[in-house]
Amino acid sequence: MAYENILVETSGPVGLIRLNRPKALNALSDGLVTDMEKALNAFEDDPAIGVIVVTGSEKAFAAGADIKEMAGFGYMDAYLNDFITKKWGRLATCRKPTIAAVAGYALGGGCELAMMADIIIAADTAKFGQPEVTIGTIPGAGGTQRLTRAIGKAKAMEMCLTGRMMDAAEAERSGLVARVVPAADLLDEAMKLAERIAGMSRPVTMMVKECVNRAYEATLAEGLLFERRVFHSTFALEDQKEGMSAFGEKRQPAFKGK
Ligand SMILES: CC(C)(O)CC(=O)SCCNC(=O)CCNC(=O)[C@H](O)C(C)(C)COP(=O)(O)OP(=O)(O)OC[C@H]1O[C@@H](n2cnc3c(N)ncnc32)[C@H](O)[C@@H]1OP(=O)(O)O
Repeated sequence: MAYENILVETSGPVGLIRLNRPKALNALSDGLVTDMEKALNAFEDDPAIGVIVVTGSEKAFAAGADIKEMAGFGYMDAYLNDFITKKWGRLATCRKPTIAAVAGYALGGGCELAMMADIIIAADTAKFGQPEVTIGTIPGAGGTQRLTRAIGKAKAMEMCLTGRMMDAAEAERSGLVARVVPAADLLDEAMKLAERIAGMSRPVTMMVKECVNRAYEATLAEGLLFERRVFHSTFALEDQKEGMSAFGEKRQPAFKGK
């Protein structure tokens, strides 16, 4: 399927979405977000795909929501259309593991989109920020919540109140990104990581993701119980038998995804 605002490809078990509005620094217009939602739905439905990578360009992962598009919105446009949450959240609801490969600007909705992925890998050129306050609004796609959980209140508060950008090194120190790599290697590294995850048992990677995400939502006791129940359920998998047999036989496991 051809899209106007994104490029979509696959490489073995990895689905890749490249945001592609270069003249607007990948500003997240309604068209782009709609395209992304459709591509994510297609990858989620495709049994050949195990991991999804989202990336932008060298200059920008995404410079936020399309300011020109939303500048004239009234309260009712935003409220009645449930502006932001309706389509934007699709990356966060993917059941398959997701990776955001970020180079350049990841601002406002761009930063929020990256934080919806399970893992962020950053190029050394990456710049993260929530500059909404500088244009008279606030983050509306999870910035005040996910950034605070990722880097703590002090830094999140400072960034959201001032619009200050954080460079890649600070983002790594603060726990926002898993790893920083040279810009020229970003996509290769993200794809390698994706392939490594896609080589594991598919249901097990999905279970890991569910359990880690539960840590955000539940008390420790509830989270531990959830983890234990999911752990128990892995003993119903052929992949658990295969993984543990392979360990004993000193060979690589051949997971079947069941
Ligand atoms: C989702 C919510 C609810 O959380 C809300 C948001 O996301 S609000 C948006 C938050 N983002 C921003 O405020 C960043 C806006 N952009 C910038 O500050 C700058 O563009 C920059 C610092 C990222 C880069 O600056 P520079 O290199 O000087 O490039 P520009 O000439 O400014 O930009 C090139 C071109 O792209 C257009 N552009 C950039 N960002 C956006 C955007 N968010 N929406 C719409 N268009 C954007 C910019 O207008 C330029 O276009 P032209 O004027 O050349 O047609």
